[in-house]
Amino acid sequence: MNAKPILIYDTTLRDGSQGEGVSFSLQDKLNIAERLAEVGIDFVEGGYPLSNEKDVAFFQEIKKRDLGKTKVCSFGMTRRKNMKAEDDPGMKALVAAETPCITLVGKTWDYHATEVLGVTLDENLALIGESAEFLARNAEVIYDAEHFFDGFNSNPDYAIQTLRTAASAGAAWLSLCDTNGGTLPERVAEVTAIARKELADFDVMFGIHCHNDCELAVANSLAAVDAGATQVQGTINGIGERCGNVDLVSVMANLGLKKKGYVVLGGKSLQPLTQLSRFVYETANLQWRNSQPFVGQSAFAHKGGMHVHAINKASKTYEHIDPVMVGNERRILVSELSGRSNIVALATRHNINDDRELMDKILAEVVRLENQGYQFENAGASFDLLVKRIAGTFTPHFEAIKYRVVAGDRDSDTHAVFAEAVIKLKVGEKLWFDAAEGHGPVNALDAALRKALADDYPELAKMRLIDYKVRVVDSGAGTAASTRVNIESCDEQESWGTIGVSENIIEASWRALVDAVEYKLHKSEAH
Ligand SMILES: CC(=O)SCCNC(=O)CCNC(=O)[C@H](O)C(C)(C)COP(=O)(O)OP(=O)(O)OC[C@H]1O[C@@H](n2cnc3c(N)ncnc32)[C@H](O)[C@@H]1OP(=O)(O)O
Ligand SMILES: CC(=O)C(=O)O
Repeated sequence: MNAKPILIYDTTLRDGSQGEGVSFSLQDKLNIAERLAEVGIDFVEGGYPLSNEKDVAFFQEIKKRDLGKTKVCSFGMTRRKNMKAEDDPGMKALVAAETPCITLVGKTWDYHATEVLGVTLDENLALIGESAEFLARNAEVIYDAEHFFDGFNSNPDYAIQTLRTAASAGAAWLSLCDTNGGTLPERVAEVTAIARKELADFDVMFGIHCHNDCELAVANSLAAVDAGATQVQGTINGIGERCGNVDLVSVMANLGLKKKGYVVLGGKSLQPLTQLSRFVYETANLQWRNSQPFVGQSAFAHKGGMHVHAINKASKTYEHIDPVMVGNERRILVSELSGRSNIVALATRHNINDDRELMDKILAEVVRLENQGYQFENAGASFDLLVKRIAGTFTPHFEAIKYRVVAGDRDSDTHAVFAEAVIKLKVGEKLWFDAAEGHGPVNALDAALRKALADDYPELAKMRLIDYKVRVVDSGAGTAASTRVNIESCDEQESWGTIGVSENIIEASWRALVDAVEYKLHKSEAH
């Protein structure tokens, strides 16, 4: 039997931008739309042209770009009461957007129509019918039945009547919305099946649009698909109003890789999903959700020693799919919960033999340091240096003799606050003594260290510090709280993480900084 195509309708640029903290620029929207089209998303809802100038400009710009088979949709509500469709500014804005598809949202719930819109139930049907009929002259109309499931619970005959009205007026799609995200999967399946049956005499297709207020949006969308919906509306990473929309990444991965009998993106590879997810987070200036299924950084990260032991022999013992299928990767983490297997998996990447005694020593050192507040999960470079030190293959490029930092000096003329660092170190037989200023103590230390090493190691000019994080940790030792500093550095090829822990924040920073520089120098030597 041929797999049934399920079309993916992305509303990241409209419903996604209704999420708290999300605001896309025009360029962001254009970039995301193009990226969605590259991946093969079937519909991209670009915005609400009645709402703001940016959305109007989006539709003008996107017309000039080739999005292949992806259809762009503009979104708007039914005409205002007491106004003809052709005179309504919202209707006019939708037509002016000149998109191949127009998504029209209308009220399904009798209570909402009378209490909020202040119209009779018949007037609401007229809003829906006249708006859909007017828009269908210009484009393929997707009718979003707002609050469909709540409306059906309140007055099933009326809810079905709203759908019939939209379909009679020429809507090509009826998308059933769980607007408040409060419906359970079995009810979504039941009501979707009833709606399809009731509309069987219309040549119309069904979609589903779920919100995630009960953390059920993926389950609800899949339930609707099983009940006959052939379009799923949602957003990348599930961003959107309140708790968000359904995460289309999970929907696509589940339909494409898990559920039998369905195909998404016309059968194209799902490998771009991880990069797509990260691209949208970055563009929205949001933190990645590490534990996000399929595409999160931790989705295939293994920490427990017993897990890593098994994974090394048979990956499916702790992975439900091969991470490559969605463009993600397996990560092995080291921590106090590690066994030898974690250490072997990571240490042997660097031509270190799987020597039992050595691995046990490394593991014991990791456990000891984690007890002091170290955490190597985000400090792979410090872990690699630790392995080399224990294996006896570490040759330091410099020896730090002492450093001193004066933080918080204020320039009497400009009133700018700055820090000054003085360091003394040995490179080979040469003794260096250097000072530098910075915006803060770590910046000053970094500048002084580079100044002292610049002649001997010009490759450091290509290295940058890109992130600096501080956390107070309660070590297990029962002593005073320690400070953990994580530094992320990069050069033209890659980024790497280092760590330092001390009761003193400057010392913790210095240790992380020294590891960052040593890692870069070892790396340069190896190439
Ligand atoms: C479920 C959803 O996500 S639907 C999409 C929700 N998204 C948004 O609201 C974001 C974009 N919205 C906007 O930019 C603005 O709200 C606008 C431009 C649409 C409207 O702005 P305003 O005219 O200032 O109205 P406001 O937002 O305060 O209220 C909504 C108005 O639309 C009316 N309305 C709401 N839904 C509908 C509908 N389906 N059909 C007709 N009228 C509707 C309301 O009755 C209210 O009109 P009233 O002030 O005459 O009572
Ligand atoms: C249309 C829409 O965004 C909703 O009902 O949630």
